[in-house]
Amino acid sequence: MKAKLKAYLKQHYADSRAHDEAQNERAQCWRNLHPDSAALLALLVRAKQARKVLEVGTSNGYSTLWLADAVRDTGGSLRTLEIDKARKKAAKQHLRETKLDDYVRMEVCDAGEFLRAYQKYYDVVLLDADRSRYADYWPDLQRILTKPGSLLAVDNALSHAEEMQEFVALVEADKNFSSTIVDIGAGLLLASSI
Ligand SMILES: C[S@@+](CC[C@H](N)C(=O)[O-])C[C@H]1O[C@@H](n2cnc3c(N)ncnc32)[C@H](O)[C@@H]1O
Repeated sequence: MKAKLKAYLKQHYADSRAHDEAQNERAQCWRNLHPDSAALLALLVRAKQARKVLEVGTSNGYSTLWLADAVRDTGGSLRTLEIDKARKKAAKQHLRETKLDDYVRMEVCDAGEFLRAYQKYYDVVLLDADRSRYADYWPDLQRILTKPGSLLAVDNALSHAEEMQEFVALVEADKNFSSTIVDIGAGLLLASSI
């Protein structure tokens, strides 16, 4: 990663943290992925040479920037889903400022509806949105990640272990996936199709 982008990401994360700490309502927070988790994901995208990457939960685009930089290197592209139009706008601004917007297709939509309708595949999917819906997403994720070696990453596996319990159990019970929870940031569930 170029030093200029590294510095931009550092400032982006610091600004978001300051913003979040000043909010009374959780829904107003940006809730960015931890930098260590974002760095690991970007590394995995590069290691896999993943070309088709999907992010569920754009917020103000912190993880989006990391993933966009990685797909620029692999010759791929990133699609990112966000239910809140204003958040997409904030993320778009960051993508423009870092000249990463050419690598990203942004959509304002409900992730559940998108996943249900999507009939192709992704190499890597990051889930970082509404945890209460993840178990419902699983049948669609199984189909979308059907190619062997496809990777699913889900944030908050440790910070919100109870909320994630049902979803983690579904993934762990699936013989077509190999999974582990990595103690990094808020805890990343990683699952790879076999
Ligand atoms: C934890 S934040 C994502 C943080 C982002 N990945 C980052 O690192 O900057 C979760 C985001 O998911 C969005 N979201 C929640 N439910 C959603 C849904 N059903 N479909 C799409 N986006 C959703 C929220 O509006 C919020 O911006």
